[in-house]
Amino acid sequence: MAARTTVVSSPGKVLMAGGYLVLDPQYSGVVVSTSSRFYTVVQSAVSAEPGHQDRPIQISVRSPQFVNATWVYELDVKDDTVRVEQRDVSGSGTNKFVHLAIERTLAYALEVRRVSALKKALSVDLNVTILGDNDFYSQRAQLASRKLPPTIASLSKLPPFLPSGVPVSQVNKTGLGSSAALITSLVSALLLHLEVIPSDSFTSEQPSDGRHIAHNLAQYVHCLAQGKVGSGFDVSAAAFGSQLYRRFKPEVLKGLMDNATSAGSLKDTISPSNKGWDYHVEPFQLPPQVRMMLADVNAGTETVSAVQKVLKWRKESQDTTGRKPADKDSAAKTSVVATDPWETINQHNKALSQLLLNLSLLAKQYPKEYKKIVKYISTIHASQWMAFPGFSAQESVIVDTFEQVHQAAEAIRKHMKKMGEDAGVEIEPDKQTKLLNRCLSVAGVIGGGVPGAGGYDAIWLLVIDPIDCPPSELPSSRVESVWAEYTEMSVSPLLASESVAKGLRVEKLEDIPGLKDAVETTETA
Ligand SMILES: Nc1ncnc2c1ncn2[C@@H]1O[C@H](COP(=O)(O)OP(=O)(O)O)[C@@H](O)[C@H]1O
Ligand SMILES: C[C@@](O)(CCOP(=O)(O)OP(=O)(O)O)CC(=O)O
Repeated sequence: MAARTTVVSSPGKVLMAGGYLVLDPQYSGVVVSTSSRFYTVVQSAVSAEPGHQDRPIQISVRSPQFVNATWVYELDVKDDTVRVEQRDVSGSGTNKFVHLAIERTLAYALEVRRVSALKKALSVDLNVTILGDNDFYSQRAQLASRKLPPTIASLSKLPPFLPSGVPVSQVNKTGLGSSAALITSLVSALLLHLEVIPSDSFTSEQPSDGRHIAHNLAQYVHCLAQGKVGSGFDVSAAAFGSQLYRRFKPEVLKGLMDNATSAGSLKDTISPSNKGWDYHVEPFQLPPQVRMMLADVNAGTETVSAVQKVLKWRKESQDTTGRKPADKDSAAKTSVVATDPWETINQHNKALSQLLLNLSLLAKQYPKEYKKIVKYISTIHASQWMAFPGFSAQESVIVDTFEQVHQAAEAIRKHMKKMGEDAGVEIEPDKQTKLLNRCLSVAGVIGGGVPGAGGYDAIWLLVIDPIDCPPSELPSSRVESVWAEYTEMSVSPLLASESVAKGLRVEKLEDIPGLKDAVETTETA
């Protein structure tokens, strides 16, 4: 008899626009979920081991991409409590993210299911395997050791789920949000496997109650593991896919964050009908024949201190602009900085997302004209797109919309860089400005920027990606050549494009190349 298996994947994220602003529930972030995913495979042991009554039921978690990455937890399920304790910390140490995901998911399960049902589901050991697509971790060393140049073609030649050769604490991350994708897939796979949410929770793209429960629980676990309540856009991307995200107010988690073990409160707090979960997820996706390209520039930035500095600067600049007038001189002060920089950035962020959505509509409405324009502008620098006098009315609207996307993306860069300079944070450092300007000089590049909090970590680009075009003539190929030849920083592409699937997805073990082998292999990285 085969082991009962549940496989759930969730995508990584890129915050294209809305960094810092998205910490405030007033403002949306433009979030693109990536084709690169995290996979959690949960398997029930075929039958209880002989003599298992003499020891507690175990959940063994393995991350075969890492050295010393097996964590074994012993369970003790009582009427109203579940204890999850790591058996031996001497070999692999602890993994707070994994431990909390298991502990809190089982605590939730116990509140939702009868104790007898949960005990039945946990009458045999569970084996859990966690795997992240190569993109989540820097593959520079792997490419170098195989004498492969850092190109997308080289990355696609690497075996899937490549072992990193180091413990998870030492791996170089690429910024796709490994911990959020990991927690969301792990929490969701356990919820499904233990039948806490319906088996079809992730089949419809319309968010079901099950998907909302998985999301809410993953947000909670991620906050606990990180020790803070961030904006949560990364967990939301992992659960729902590309979106315009407005955060929930942190108060919804206050009780649980202050007292994680207060019995009886988990189910009510996590419930989708809890009005405290006031996040907004508006569907979003990139237009057809527009491709997102990502590169890791491998120079790491400290997001936490950047956030603290930007929020301090915002508070101080609000105080001095007189947005909250305190005295009769406030009018004079207001004229010093007439507008709130966050409002200005927000206008451009909103324009960017709306224009991209408009392009999808135009592609549907005028497919022939859209295809023609895409082909045409793919060979021309953005500054020249509007120069051709012979467009039809529909073609003009399409080309004009592409041009406006370019303008909005450039305006966001300008204002974010300025905000960084004012706040003393390297949001778009000069070196990144130079690299982005070089990329934007390539024909067919629409726009680009620094994702999320910015800094030296990474860049994103949107490029025209015409169908029926020889690969060597694609804008993405030209961009890759620029990256390969760039000497001022080491630029390494990621394989990811936008995920077409909307967030959490149930998978078949056999359908994901390399997954079955990675799960079955017993040796570690
Ligand atoms: N493949 C993995 N297996 C197990 N745990 C992982 C894996 N990838 C990441 N993690 C967990 O996530 C933590 C990294 O979280 P964090 O520093 O917030 O990174 P990120 O910005 O990528 O989310 C690691 O220390 C580890 O606990
Ligand atoms: C500043 C932020 O708004 C965005 C940070 O986005 P990143 O993508 O830079 O995040 P990390 O995954 O933590 O590196 C903070 C937030 O929204 O929580």
